Amino acid sequence: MPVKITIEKEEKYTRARLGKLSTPHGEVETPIFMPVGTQATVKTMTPEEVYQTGGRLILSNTYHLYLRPGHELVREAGGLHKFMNWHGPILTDSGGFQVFSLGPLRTVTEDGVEFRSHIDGSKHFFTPEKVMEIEQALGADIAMAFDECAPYPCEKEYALAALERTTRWAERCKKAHTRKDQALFGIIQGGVFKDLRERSAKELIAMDFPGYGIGGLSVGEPKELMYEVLDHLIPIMPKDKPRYLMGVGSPDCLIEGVIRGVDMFDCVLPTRIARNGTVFTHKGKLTVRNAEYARDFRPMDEQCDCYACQNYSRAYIRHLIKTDEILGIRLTTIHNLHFLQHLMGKIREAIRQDRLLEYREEFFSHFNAG
Ligand SMILES: CNc1nc2c(CC[C@H]3O[C@H](OC)[C@H](OC)[C@@H](OC)[C@@H]3OC)c3nc(N)[nH]c(=O)c3cc2[nH]1
Repeated sequence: MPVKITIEKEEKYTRARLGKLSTPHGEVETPIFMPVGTQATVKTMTPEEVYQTGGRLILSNTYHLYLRPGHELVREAGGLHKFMNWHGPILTDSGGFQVFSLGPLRTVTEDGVEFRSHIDGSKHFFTPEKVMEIEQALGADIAMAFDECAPYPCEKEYALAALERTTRWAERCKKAHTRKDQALFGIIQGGVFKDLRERSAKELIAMDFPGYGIGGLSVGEPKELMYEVLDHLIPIMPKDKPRYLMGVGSPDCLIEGVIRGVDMFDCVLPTRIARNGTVFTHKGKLTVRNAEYARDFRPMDEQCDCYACQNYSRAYIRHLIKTDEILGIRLTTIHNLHFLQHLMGKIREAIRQDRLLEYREEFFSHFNAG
């Protein structure tokens, strides 16, 4: 069993749980936020800096790495860990989301998805078997199954068809996945329809995957609707398997997701908004590139002990970003990753003390999620 979660404690008043996720590249604490390293790098960060901010398990992207530099090249390099010099656990998404979010550039059939590369328009065909070949060549510790992520909103019939195809493709992924030092996670679909979510969960749980992605959320639906789906879905998921809410999220969604029993999260948000000069602070978001900070010599967040906040002012970071100096987005990225990892540390501490609901109140008393 290459990947296994051990639940250390269930929070008294919520579905939150404290766990340890063991993988071939080490053990990590859950609940966990996983920084996204789409093209085998967490943008602008060295692996040491990702680790320094508290990153322990990072993501990479099958679709992108298949197109460039190619999964065979990564295999020849000795696999992703060696190639990118990250020696902790890695998870790769199957590309299901990418090829479905390519819109008109793709054609879906029962066998797989034909799509055109967003780089040069060349034609490609992803089948469950092909995706398993790619993910096994990349060599992450956790590989996600090839699924069909239904858009939001969509007709119930569409969500049903996507769920049924996802289940059939999950069977094919399981058959094609032979790498023993890599865990294959199934991905639950079903859109925002409770009965479809139940059906997808039951069918995939019957296949006994070592862990489950909760897909098809954070695709534009209202946050309250996402929480409702989780309230219905989590109780029917096995307690001894990790639950990974894909593509989530912002600080408020991380807290609400943990309260509902989610163990693993990933989101491009912290690194993406950092490159636009926006950072999380304990009061909410702050766009440090704005003119109002030109002479503001305070740190981005006065309560933050990250490298950026300990050594640089808003005025300086604004200057760097305005002049396209690369150090600027490196500092905002360091801060945002540190902010989310620090938040996850406070959440894990609150679970230990059975005071997660109090922590939520404290956090939102000063954080404006707007
Ligand atoms: C934002 N809301 C969001 N993201 C969903 C991702 C992709 C996560 C993916 O999102 C970026 O790809 C686009 C990241 O690359 C930029 C990937 O990091 C490697 C990341 O892989 C886990 C989903 N992936 C699959 N396979 N199935 C899903 O149903 C799904 C749902 C998501 N909702």
